[in-house]
Amino acid sequence: CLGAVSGGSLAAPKRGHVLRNSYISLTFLVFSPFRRQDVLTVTPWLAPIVWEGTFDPEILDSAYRPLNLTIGVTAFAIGKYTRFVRRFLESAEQHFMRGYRVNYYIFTDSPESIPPVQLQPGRRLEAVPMLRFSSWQEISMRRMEAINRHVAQVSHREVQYLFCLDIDMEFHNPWGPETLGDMVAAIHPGYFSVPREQFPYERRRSSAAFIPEGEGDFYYGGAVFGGLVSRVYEFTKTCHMSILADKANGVMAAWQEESHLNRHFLTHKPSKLLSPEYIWDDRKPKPPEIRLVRFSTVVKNYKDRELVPGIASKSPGLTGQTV
Ligand SMILES: CC(=O)N[C@H]1[C@@H](OP(=O)(O)OP(=O)(O)OC[C@H]2O[C@@H](n3ccc(=O)[nH]c3=O)[C@H](O)[C@@H]2O)O[C@H](CO)[C@H](O)[C@@H]1O
Ligand SMILES: [Mn+2]
Repeated sequence: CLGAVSGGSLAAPKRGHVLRNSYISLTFLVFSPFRRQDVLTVTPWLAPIVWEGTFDPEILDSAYRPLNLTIGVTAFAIGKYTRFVRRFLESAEQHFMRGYRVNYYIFTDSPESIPPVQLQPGRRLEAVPMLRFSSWQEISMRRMEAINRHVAQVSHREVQYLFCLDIDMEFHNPWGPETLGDMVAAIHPGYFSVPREQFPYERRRSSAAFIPEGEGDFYYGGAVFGGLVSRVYEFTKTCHMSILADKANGVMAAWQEESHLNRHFLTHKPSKLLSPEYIWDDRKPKPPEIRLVRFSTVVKNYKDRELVPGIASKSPGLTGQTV
């Protein structure tokens, strides 16, 4: 979803408060250089939230390099969205899992239009042919089904971890092994500092993505999720089934598969969260908590999307959001 403008909460306790009250906390602050005091760095279920300054890239590299992992990436380029592929791939070659083996799976209705981007050794690009659905909502939602099928048929043999990303995005800074985890979700840049009553969850009971008022941990973005390939398989299967259940009832969730993703993560907590550094939107003012934008939305013309005649709005289920 498009999201609101961020301010700054997810507030951690003030440093002075910690210092006054506990000698142990003081020792920890002195000897733990990789701590952020201004943001939440762990969820109530003890999953880390990855922010710049919370990890040591060298230590992580020394732990993950010897594993000789291959990391998969899925991204969809249907219709006019093929224009985003070059920038996505070129910036990924600069910043995404540098020094690791990477397989890019670009799902597209026109494999011939995928540009021949120069890849570093150990990195591969595969165009996955795909039908073109008539509306952008359908294109967006059908990603769950397509990823699920592709994992079963191909990628479970080729990669250990898989990230599923929007293509209208660009890498600006390193994205490394700090992002690897069993099931990884990203906090939507529009809602990291917003009270949860304002999260744009699906609020209609008739949808399988329904989340009642007073529930929910974070609002996650649909543009970034990933994890162990087996976990991504299970996750995409459940989301696709939930989308089909809505379809059978003639319902479409407020933010399509993003709503179903949020519903799923309510009962199946992700094991790691990425901060909005990993799913930023350059149209938003950058608050001080965002120290390093790593992956961000390319400004696009929404007219490029496949529109169903008569549906002009980004979000049929909600009001007040712009296209
Ligand atoms: C930042 C973020 O969380 N983005 C989410 C958001 O809007 P977005 O505005 O980011 O959605 P979007 O237009 O980028 O569509 C999602 C993705 O579907 C693909 N695509 C879409 C249309 C098309 O004509 N051709 C095509 O290939 C493409 O890979 C694109 O990146 O809400 C969507 C559902 O409403 C998805 O959950 C997006 O992941
Ligand atoms: Mn997008």
